[in-house]
Order: sequence, then structure tokens, then C-alpha cells
Amino acid sequence: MSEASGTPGADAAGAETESTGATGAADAAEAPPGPGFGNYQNDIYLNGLDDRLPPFTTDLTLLGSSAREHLDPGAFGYVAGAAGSGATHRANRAAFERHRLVPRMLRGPGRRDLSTTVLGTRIPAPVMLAPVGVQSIIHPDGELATARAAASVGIPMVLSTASSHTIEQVAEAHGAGNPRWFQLYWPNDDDVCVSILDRARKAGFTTLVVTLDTWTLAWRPQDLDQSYLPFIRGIGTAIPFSDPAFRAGLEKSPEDELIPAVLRWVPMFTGTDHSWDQLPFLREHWDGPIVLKGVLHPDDARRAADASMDGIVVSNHGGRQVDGAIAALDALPPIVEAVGDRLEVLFDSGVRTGSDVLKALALGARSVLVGRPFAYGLAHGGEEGVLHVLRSLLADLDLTLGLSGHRSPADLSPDSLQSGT
Ligand SMILES: Cc1cc2nc3c(=O)[nH]c(=O)nc-3n(C[C@H](O)[C@H](O)[C@H](O)COP(=O)(O)O)c2cc1C
Ligand SMILES: O=C(O)C(=O)c1ccccc1
Repeated sequence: MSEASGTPGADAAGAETESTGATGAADAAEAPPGPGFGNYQNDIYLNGLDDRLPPFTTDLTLLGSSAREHLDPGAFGYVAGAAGSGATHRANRAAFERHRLVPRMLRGPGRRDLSTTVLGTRIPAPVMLAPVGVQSIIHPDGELATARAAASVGIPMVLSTASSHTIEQVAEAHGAGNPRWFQLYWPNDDDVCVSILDRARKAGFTTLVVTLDTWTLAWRPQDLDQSYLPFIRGIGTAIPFSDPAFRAGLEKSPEDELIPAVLRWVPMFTGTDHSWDQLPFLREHWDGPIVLKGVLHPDDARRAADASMDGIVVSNHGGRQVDGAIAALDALPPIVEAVGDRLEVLFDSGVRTGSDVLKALALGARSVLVGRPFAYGLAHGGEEGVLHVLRSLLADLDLTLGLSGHRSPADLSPDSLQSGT
């Protein structure tokens, strides 16, 4: 039965070898607060004794369909949608299906510890919240709700440049001491770029994630068919609209006159690709680690390492950019082989379950990021919804790790998998 994990804020029954017992009502009832991630399972079963059910499904692969009921059609299409025919979006999931865990038995009792270190930040599990923009289309509390939920479990959030709340508001909701990173959509105005970076640094964002694959939006039929684009309505523009360098270029404030502000921002952050030789500019203006997000080719990974970047996110943006692109999971092994000893390799695109997390780690990722699953949680119930998704994912991860015969992320390697079936 479920064994308490040794995650921070954990637990539990304490003794290294003891099981809390998923159905052991008495044990669990006496356990101190702050159970290991796996104990969410106990909580759910125990609540059932009082006829209380989880707020919504614990099967995170089903959330897309149930989120539809909570969102207007434009917002649902935006979150769930993908580029073109959706081939890459489907390929992301299919790639996970082609790898299977090979569980090991009788490995002895022992405390599980999901924690890991990512770019100098100790985190309780190898899971982070991917940058997801325009969260107010999903729930009015948007990024504030996400920040509070992330803080409750201690896993890092990455705030998008396209946030619906300002950097400072999100930092306040997130709270002091919680790990937070900032994602940059690199504006083609240097003053605005530097000003946004300064604000992020001052607000306690430690690591910069520069997204490379979305310098312009892809052909997205779900959005096109509904003519749905939040930014041209001034949604997801809280960061530039509150920025002094951005506002300095406007005759009237965005609050007084929306259209000129939109017309200034849209071409500033979309439509212009940057180049490798511009990376020193970011290094000059950001004194923490820098991670490049959206790398799929080993040569680009090598270039990132040559440019002294600290990390990369192997990602195809959840299938939202290049339709027909390689599944992100298939891009991971050759990239780890090329640069795994030179920079930290993170992964996203298609992670839905604990088993998916383990597969990405076994193939060499230091941590994964999840996007749509927590966005769907936000749609179901704001902060509580995100929390339910995170607790479910982390409990599933903890239990699946243990049942596969491992105690920590470091135990995983390609040997933990059978691949290609
Ligand atoms: C609604 C939505 C908005 C997103 N906004 C951003 C963004 O602002 N910046 C960014 O780098 N990635 C953005 N992404 C991509 C995610 O960071 C991540 O790469 C992707 O969601 C991972 O795939 P998954 O949804 O299958 O987990 C967005 C994804 C979604 C679904
Ligand atoms: O929709 C996206 O995938 C995305 O990355 C994005 C781009 C610009 C603003 C908000 C989100």
C-alpha cells in the first residue's frame, strides 16, 4: 500500500519503513499535517467515509473534455487547441505510449524522496508549472490562483510575459521564498525588454526562461475559426501595460485608450525572430540562470550550451506551434546525449500522469513542466482546481515511482524503460 514519501513538508508516519496504508483510516487520521504527496490518495479515500468526493476527476488525461463545460468556446479552443491538424499534439501523447516502465520488485523498504535540484533551486518534486499566458480567460483569478496553488505544494511556477496580472501582483500572491521563474517573450524594443527583466528580478523571479518557438503565433484553426485572439482585446497584456518603459511610448495610458496600446504591444512581442548572436544582450541584463525553451534539435541544444546558457526546455509548445513537428519526447534522448553534461535539460509537451513524468526523467530530463493539465484545473475551480491537479499528479508520481521499485528521481535511467513498443 502507499508508503509515505520523504518529500519536504512530508509526512507522515515518519518511520522509514512504515506504510501509512491507503485505507488505514486510524493511521492516516493520526498522521501529522503536511503528508507526503502520495497521501493525497489516503485523503481521498478517507473523505469518502464522509461521502465527500474529490472536486473533479483524478484522471488527468480526461480533464480536457470536462474543462469544456467550464469555459466559453473561444477560451476552450484557445487552451485545448493546437497548431494545424493537431498531428504534433497527438504525437506528443503517442510518444509516451511507446515507452513502458519496467517495474522492479522486492527492493526493500525505504523512504522515497521526490526532491531534486534544478538550476540551483531545490524543489520537492521534478515538476514545474509551465508558463501559460492569458489565464484570465480561464478563470478571473488567473495567474494569482495558479501562484497560490503552486506555493501550497512548493513546486515552482513560471510566469508568462503574457500574464493577465502584473509581475508584482503575481509575486505577492505567490509569497516570499517560493521558487518562481519568469518566461520572456522577447520584445523587439530593448528598453521595454530591460524594464520587464528588472521588474521580474526585483519581484523575486530567479531564473529567466526565454521562449524561442513562438516568435509569432502558428496557424491555429480552433482560434481562427472563432476569430479568437485575446491580446487584441487587451487580455494577457498586464505586464507591458503596467510597464513604465512601455507606457512612455504612448500618448494616453492603456486604461484611457486601449487600441494604441494594443497596436504598440502586438508587433513588439510577435512577428520578429531573434538570433543566437543576440543572447549576450539577455546575459547582460539578467544576472540569474537563463533557460531556452522550445529546443528540439541537438544542434540547437549544442548552440545553447556554446552560448553558455544554463538550461533548455525540450518542448514543442504542447503541439501549438509547428504542426507535424517531432514529438517532444522523441527529441529528448538525442538532446540529452548531445548536451546532458553541459546544461540542464528540462522537458514539456504531453505530460499528463505520474508515469509520464517518470518516462521523461528516465530519458534524461531533470524536471518536467506541465501546461494544459493545470490550466484545466484552473477552469474547474480556480486555486482549488489547480491544487487538485497538482496533488493528483504528484501523488500518482510518488506512488508510481515507488511501485516501479525506485526511491528517487536519480534512480531512473533508460534501463527503467522498455522503449519502442
Ligand atoms: C493556453 C496556453 C498558453 C500558453 N502560453 C504560453 C506562454 O505564454 N509562454 C510560453 O512559453 N509557453 C506557453 N504555452 C506553452 C506551455 O508553456 C507548454 O510548453 C505546453 O503547454 C506544454 O504542453 P502541455 O500543455 O501538453 O503540457 C502555453 C500553453 C497553453 C496551453
Ligand atoms: O498560446 C500560446 O501557446 C502562447 O504561447 C502564447 C503566446 C502569446 C501570448 C499568450 C500565449
